Formats: sequence, C-alpha cells, structure tokens
Amino acid sequence: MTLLDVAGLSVRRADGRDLVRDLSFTLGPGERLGLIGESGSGKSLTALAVMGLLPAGMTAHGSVRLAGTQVVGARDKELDRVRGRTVGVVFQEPLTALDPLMRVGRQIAGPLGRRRGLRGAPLRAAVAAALDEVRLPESLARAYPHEISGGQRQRVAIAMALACEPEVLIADEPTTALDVTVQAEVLSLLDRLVAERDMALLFISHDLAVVADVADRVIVLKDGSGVESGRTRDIVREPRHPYTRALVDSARALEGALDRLAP
Ligand SMILES: Nc1ncnc2c1ncn2[C@@H]1O[C@H](COP(=O)(O)OP(=O)(O)OP(=O)(O)O)[C@@H](O)[C@H]1O
Repeated sequence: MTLLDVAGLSVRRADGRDLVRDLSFTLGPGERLGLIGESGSGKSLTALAVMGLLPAGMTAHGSVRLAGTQVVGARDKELDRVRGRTVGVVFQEPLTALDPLMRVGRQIAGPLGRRRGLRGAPLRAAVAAALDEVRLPESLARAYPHEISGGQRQRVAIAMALACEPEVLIADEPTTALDVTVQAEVLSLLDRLVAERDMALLFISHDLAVVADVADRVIVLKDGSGVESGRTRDIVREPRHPYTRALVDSARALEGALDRLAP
C-alpha cells in the first residue's frame, strides 16, 4: 500500500524558476525515507509541497498523492481532511508549533478533541496518555512552553503531531535545534513511535549521520534536484555522485576525529 506517492514534483517561484525539480518517491507503512542536502537545497519546500502548504507565490507541479488524495492544485478545504489525520509534521523549531500563551495540556487537547471527538475526563486521560507516550510526566500539562526545555518542547510537538494518529509523519530537521545528547533521545523516541505505529516517515536533515541512523532509503538533494537515491547503506558505502561523496567524506572525517582520540 502506498501512503505517499510523489511523482515529478517541482516547486516553482513566481518568476518561473524551479526551486525543486522533478522529484519522485513513494512511501508505504513502516518505510523510512531520508531527504538530505545542504541548506537551500529544497528539503523544506518539498515537505511543504507534500502538505499543500507552500508559501505564497510558489506553486507545485506534478503529482503528490497522500493516501489517494491529490494535493497539487487542491483547495485548503479538501486538504483539511488529510492534514493531521493522514499526515503529521514536526518542524525544527518546536516553538513554531506551540502557542506561547497556552498551557501544554490544552495544546495537546486541541487536536485530540477535534479529531477524536473527546471532551471532559476522557480528553484529560487522552492528554495524559499522549504525554506518557513521549515520556513526559502528566504534571507537564500545566506548564507553558517557555517553562520547559527545548527537548521537552520538541516532545510536546511530537505528541501534538501524533495526536491524530497520522499514517505519514514528516520530520523536518526535528533535532537540529537540540543539544547533541537531547538529540539522541528525541531520535530514539521518534524511532520507537514510528515503529510502534507502523508509520511512513519522511525524515529531513542536512546531517548524514542522523539520516543514516533513521532512514532505510535516502534521496540526496542538490540545488532542488535529486542527484542520487537508494538504500541508505548502499549510498553510504558506495556514493556515486560527487556531492554525495563529499557528504560521506565529511561525515567520516568527523567520525575519524573521534576515533583518533579514543583511548
Ligand atoms: N518563502 C520563500 N520565499 C522565497 N524563497 C524561498 C522561500 N522559502 C525557501 N526559499 C528558497 O527556496 C530554496 C530552497 O529552500 P528550502 O527551505 O527548501 O531549503 P532547505 O534545503 O530546507 O534548507 P535548510 O536546511 O536551510 O532549511 C532556497 O533557495 C530558499 O532561499
């Protein structure tokens, strides 16, 4: 079963320039695809195009089918059904997903209540369960976003994205803004949740080591085009495109620096 089917996707600016060019991939339940590339290569625009959320002045061309619904050219009203329910998203900066003036519990309750039709005690229980799933204590429900750490905020954002039980999760640099130790915790949390729910994962990062840890397949983006794609293991072992080779070499150089300092 294909949950996300992207075929010949381009993202075009008003002046006719393509910022993403002719990208194709598919994702089924339990599959994990990494999109890797340097800053400005078109990763985030690809994610936004998949959800039909491109900035004003940009248009998508080609086809993006989310659980059968064509996203390209669809009206917002048609996409309301798929956003949240079919596809959930976690962004780099959790504060973009959180309302600074609302307690964490109420923010998680919002999508839970709307999508599952819960109120009162069952809704409170569902919020507690959602917090528990991302390994946060129930007491955190009463906190405001500024009162908790960056890692805790990202866990809350993940809980919100998962509240509607999406079949596809898009994670756009979900750990880039976090300290390295917290990054590893959040990655392993995502890993567990995606496995438990058999979700399809589109994982976006500029960091090859992180992508290699999470994704089974990878597409390497450069200047808006996919220059190489395949199984992560094959691409790391035998990169073909010079840009991919440079990515692998720099990741290995960092690893080598650690190895040289090992006792
Ligand atoms: N709202 C916008 N208006 C105009 N140009 C934009 C807009 N958003 C992105 N771009 C341009 O589109 C190109 C691709 O941007 P995109 O954000 O997809 O890159 P990215 O690979 O996600 O980079 P990063 O890792 O820095 O987030 C870049 O040249 C960027 O300047």
